[in-house]
Amino acid sequence: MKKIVLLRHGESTWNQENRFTGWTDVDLTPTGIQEAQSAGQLLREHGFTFDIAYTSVLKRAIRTLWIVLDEMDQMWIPIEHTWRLNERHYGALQGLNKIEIATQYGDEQVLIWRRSYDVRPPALNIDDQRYAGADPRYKDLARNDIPLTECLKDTVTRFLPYWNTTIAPQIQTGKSVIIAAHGNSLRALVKYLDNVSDNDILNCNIPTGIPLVYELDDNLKPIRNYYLGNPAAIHEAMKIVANQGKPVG
Ligand SMILES: O=C(O)[C@@H](CO)OP(=O)(O)O
Repeated sequence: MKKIVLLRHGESTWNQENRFTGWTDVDLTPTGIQEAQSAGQLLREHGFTFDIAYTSVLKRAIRTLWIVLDEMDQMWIPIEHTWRLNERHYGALQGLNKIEIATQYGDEQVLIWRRSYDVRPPALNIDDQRYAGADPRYKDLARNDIPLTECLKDTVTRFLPYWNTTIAPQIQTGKSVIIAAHGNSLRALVKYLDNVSDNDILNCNIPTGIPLVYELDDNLKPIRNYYLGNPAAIHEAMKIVANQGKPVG
């Protein structure tokens, strides 16, 4: 049996401000730092060790991983960064407040933009300053790979080649792997691993900073998965993510 750990970054400044984030490179809040520390402590207490780590090129995931590995005294392991683990690109919604957008367009439309499988949010214009084309971290990408917007299906399409060619072979050779990434890039992986239907993925909300363990058979088919930590707190954390697009009260 093989075990991998998926970890969404701790709370970011734009999670706190309730803004659509996507490829915007915002950092962790003090709460996010604490969440990452707790995740590292939990992993250590449960006896996890890792041979290799994968993360995105966005600092909220990278810093979460550093903090976790620091707590585990495993900062020395190799870390591979890939844009393919970046958050799903939120197009022209990036930077906007989720409640304001819900007030303007309605809860249902926001739920579709946030959680549907194949509906893209409105696209950026190529001359928009939020477009990632001029960012040096993406200089080796083909122009077509730099998104103007993405639905979850697009995120699955750009992530899966990396899973198949890079991460899965490492797991197959017996390496113990942690993937520190984002709410929607991890939903892409969960959808693939568990073969979740396009409809059911709508209800999948991954909380910040809580390790999600997958036990896999030799063909990397999931046997079971579970979050580490207190079940009531985990349930509450998922509800917070689900309700981010809804007006309070
Ligand atoms: O804004 C984002 O990029 C994501 C993750 O923070 O949000 P949501 O949960 O709305 O998909």
